[in-house]
Amino acid sequence: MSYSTFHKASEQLAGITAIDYFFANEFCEIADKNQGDIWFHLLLALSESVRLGHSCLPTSVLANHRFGFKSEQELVTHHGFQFPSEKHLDDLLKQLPIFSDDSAIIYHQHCLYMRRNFSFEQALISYFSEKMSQPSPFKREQIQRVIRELFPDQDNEIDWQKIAVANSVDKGLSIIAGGPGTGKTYTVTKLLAALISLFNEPKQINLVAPTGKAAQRLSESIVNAVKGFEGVIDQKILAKIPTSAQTIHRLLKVVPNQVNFKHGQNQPLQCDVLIIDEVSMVDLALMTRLFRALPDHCQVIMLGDADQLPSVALGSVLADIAIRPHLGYSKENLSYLKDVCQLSVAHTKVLPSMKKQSADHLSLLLKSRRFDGEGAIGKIATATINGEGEKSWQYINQNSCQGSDLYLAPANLSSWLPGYIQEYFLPIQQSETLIEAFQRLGQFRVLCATRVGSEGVEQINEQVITQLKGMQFIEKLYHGLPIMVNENHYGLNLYNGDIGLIWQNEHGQLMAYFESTDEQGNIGFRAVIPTRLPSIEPVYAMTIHKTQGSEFNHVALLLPSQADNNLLSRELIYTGITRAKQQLTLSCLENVWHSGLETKVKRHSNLTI
Ligand SMILES: Nc1ncnc2c1ncn2[C@@H]1O[C@H](COP(=O)(O)OP(=O)(O)OP(=O)(O)O)[C@@H](O)[C@H]1O
Repeated sequence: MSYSTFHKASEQLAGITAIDYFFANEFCEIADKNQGDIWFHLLLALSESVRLGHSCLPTSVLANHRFGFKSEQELVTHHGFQFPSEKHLDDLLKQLPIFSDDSAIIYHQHCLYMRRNFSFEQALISYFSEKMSQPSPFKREQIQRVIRELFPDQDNEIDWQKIAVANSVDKGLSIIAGGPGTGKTYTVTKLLAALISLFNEPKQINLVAPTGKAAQRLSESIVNAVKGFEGVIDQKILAKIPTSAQTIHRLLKVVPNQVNFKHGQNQPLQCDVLIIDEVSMVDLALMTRLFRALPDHCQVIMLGDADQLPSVALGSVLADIAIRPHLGYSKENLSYLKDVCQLSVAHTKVLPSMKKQSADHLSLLLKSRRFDGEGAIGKIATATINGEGEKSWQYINQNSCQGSDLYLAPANLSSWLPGYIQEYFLPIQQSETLIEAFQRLGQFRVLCATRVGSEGVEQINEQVITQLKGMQFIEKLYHGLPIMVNENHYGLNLYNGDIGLIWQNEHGQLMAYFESTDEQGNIGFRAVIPTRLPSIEPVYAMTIHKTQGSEFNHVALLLPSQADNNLLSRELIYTGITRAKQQLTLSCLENVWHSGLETKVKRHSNLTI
């Protein structure tokens, strides 16, 4: 082993933590003495990569790389460790006894894994493959009839929503991916109508999302979509579409103090069709546990935006399986789609096709219904995810106007934040009713990349409270304070990321209220005595990570002032921008914008469909 203490290791290697050092120490004995140094550093790098959310560590990433090297203003602060060639690493790893059944570390397809993550990945690949080989439960003529009923208009342009419904209705597993407002929920509601009219008997359909907020939004969107289809789709079918979504945790049923859920391989769920929304937020372990609990015949439809940030925990399930641009449909699938959608030759030509590789289970929705091609938010979101730094910065500068849909705010927060506090946050506490207060809370949010620092969540929340309540105010809770739950409390059915309001009840007592949706999709409130709450914090500002699955009319996106902040990425900025429905205020320096758009999040994994 190369270093006698963690302190000594951290003097040489930038970015490692004590946990990496102790992990490497624990497993370093496997290697022979001559190769011990390389092995020890491989273990450090593996631990670091898992901390960063990668499922595995490909040796190609480390080969010939100086791991942990850092210099500042041409002065070397950390010398790092030079890894040898890929062949050298491969030879070393092949001779180590790390393939045995009880080994904590695995070497597979030129990648190092921690066993737990390897097992999750392998299990999920096999669940996906089983579902993908499920035969269609319906006859082609039946599907053709239903598609014709649901999509009566013959358009000149290809209708990607129709393709998505036709492509998903006959498959055991399908993924419908698209950016914000591309009609994922609208499409899945039509898909549910198609399935219900195809099934001869009642079926158990479950709707899930990774967070309470995302589940609530899914319920609301399906209720709205169903209302919109009244008079267009048979009322008897519409009445059977479920509108109440729940969290994945709630569906699987949490067992207190255990990592596994009540439902799993031994106690599968009763479920014929499962819709999973906001899949980009679901991590590898949770996705595997969810699939493990599904009965063999269950049809699964996953929805999400693959360009958003990956899950907070390990993996990037959606980005791994929703490859863009589309890899192409197989000949058989193209012929099926042509048949059931009654496509013209011109339409068929537009469909992606591929002789060998096929992504038959994936449908991409490309046209945003929320952001038309001319709107500023849609334009910047597209440019961001394409990494067009210069073009987008020029566009932002030319189109910025205070009060319009796009405003590039000055770096000095005091020149714009107090106005927004007055306009959006003060009225929350002045609201007459709780409903009104929640509506106002949904109008606007400050989104930060970081928690700490002058552009971080903690600082902004403090600034808002000081302006609203005065410098001397020391009460932690007050009437109208928006709060976010920071840890799961299964007994209270509260989850990390849930948002509520502190509100005085009719007896003058301060309570915490959370929105809840009943079986019919109606929104109500449930009250919790503040002393029973798990850890909470004010939520005038929140991190972009935590805001996934939520949207606001107006978002103020606050990026850090340091361009080398390692949280910055185009996925982070894209996720922040697309939380805004109508108005975006951006506070960001030019070099930070460019640096963010140059960095693309890539999580290593071997997950495929
Ligand atoms: N084919 C369509 N015709 C008319 N309106 C549509 C169509 N598709 C979607 N919409 C409308 O566009 C809006 C966005 O659709 P929807 O909520 O389904 O998108 P989404 O992709 O689920 O959005 P989000 O990113 O918020 O999850 C909704 O108001 C919906 O009614």
